[in-house]
Amino acid sequence: MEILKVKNVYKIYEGKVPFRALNDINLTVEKGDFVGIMGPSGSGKTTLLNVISTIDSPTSGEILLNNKNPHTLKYSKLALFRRRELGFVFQDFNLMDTLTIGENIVLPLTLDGHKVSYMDERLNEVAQQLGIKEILNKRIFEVSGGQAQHAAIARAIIHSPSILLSDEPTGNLDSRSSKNVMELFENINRNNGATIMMVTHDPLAASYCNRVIFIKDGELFNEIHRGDSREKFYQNIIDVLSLLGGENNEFSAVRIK
Ligand SMILES: Nc1ncnc2c1ncn2[C@@H]1O[C@H](COP(=O)(O)OP(=O)(O)OP(=O)(O)O)[C@@H](O)[C@H]1O
Repeated sequence: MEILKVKNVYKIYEGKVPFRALNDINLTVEKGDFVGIMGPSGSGKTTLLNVISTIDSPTSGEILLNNKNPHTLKYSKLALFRRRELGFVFQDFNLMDTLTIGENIVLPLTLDGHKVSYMDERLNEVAQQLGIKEILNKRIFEVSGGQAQHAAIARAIIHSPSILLSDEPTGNLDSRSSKNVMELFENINRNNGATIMMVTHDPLAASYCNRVIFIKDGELFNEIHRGDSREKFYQNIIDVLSLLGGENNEFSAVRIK
């Protein structure tokens, strides 16, 4: 089943010199897919994620989520659509420091006016699965970055969204926490059937995806699929990144000498 369809999408940022950030992007994401988006800095990854998540709108073309185009919805309906159909995980966690971790996690359900008993039940299930039961009463400043990101992922999946969108989820984490977070994504993809789209610079993080789409200068460049071996996939990702090039400091470890 198709969850997401991006059809002939263009994004032009107007300005003194208009800039074409997305140039005829076409892609489809099936239910249960786990897709990585990679590309050099400025290639349009965040722009793509933003037009899919309805934070921004495309200049032309169509985005369909479950066969509906959210960009045609009025503001109030759009807010509801976002809240019910989408889950977000950001680099800087975006958790509220005035709430406990548990209160943060149930926020999407609170906003939808669910019964307290149902919210408690879901919180318990999700916290159990993510191994964060012992931090539910803590606040953000009392937990590690890795734990905060686990809480952010719990919040993003508690309402079982159609698609989980994530921009650099491991960007602020050390390598061990990054690995834990990617194993968690892999786990919710495989065991809960969650559909995930993730932008990342990190080839190791990307190697947990089922496929990786590369973009360059706002255009699709290549797409590769994970086979049986994550290690092999990691190597393939690095090979494509070296073909892509990028800025001098970017992908420095993986450039062809
Ligand atoms: N609001 C804006 N107005 C004008 N240009 C913009 C705007 N937002 C992004 N751009 C430009 O569009 C291009 C794509 O930006 P985008 O943030 O999507 O790239 P990215 O691949 O996510 O980069 P990074 O990896 O550095 O985050 C860049 O050249 C950027 O300067």
